[in-house]
Amino acid sequence: MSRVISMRSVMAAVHHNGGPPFRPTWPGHYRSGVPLHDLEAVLRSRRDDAPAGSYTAELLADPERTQRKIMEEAFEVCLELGRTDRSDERIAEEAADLVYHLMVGLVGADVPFDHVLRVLEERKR
Ligand SMILES: N=c1c2ncn([C@@H]3O[C@H](COP(=O)(O)OP(=O)(O)OP(=O)(O)O)[C@@H](O)[C@H]3O)c2ncn1[C@@H]1O[C@H](COP(=O)(O)O)[C@@H](O)[C@H]1O
Repeated sequence: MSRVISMRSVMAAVHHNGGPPFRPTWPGHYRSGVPLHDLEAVLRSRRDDAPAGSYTAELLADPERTQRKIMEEAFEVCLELGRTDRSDERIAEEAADLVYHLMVGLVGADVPFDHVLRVLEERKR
């Protein structure tokens, strides 16, 4: 079986309705076509190269600032979730900020995103 996952199979998994859930079955299965892995690769390169003007590199140079940003963004997501006039758009924007800052925190601690996915996988029931 090919170890390369096609875009079609990713889309089929994303849009799947009913039937068995999408279950990756081999290490690295998550890699292909998954935007968070692409983001992780960019963040790791910002960590390694520390180019001038990179917000990520600034955060990675200051772990406490990264931790504060994760908490701040989590708080902002909760504020949006708790509004009576909830907006999908605002929730998605705040959630994206949270995910980005969490990914920066993971890269700073050198915890691969695959490790997080493995923990979630093990919790499936
Ligand atoms: N996904 C993101 C992303 N999401 C949010 N942000 C930044 O996160 C910040 C959000 O925090 P705030 O709204 O609180 O803004 P702020 O007041 O400027 O932040 P602080 O001064 O409080 O830290 C903004 O500066 C956004 O630009 C991001 N910055 C970068 N990325 C990704 O990271 C990659 C590398 O970015 P650089 O490191 O900047 O090259 C980019 O290509 C993107 O893919």
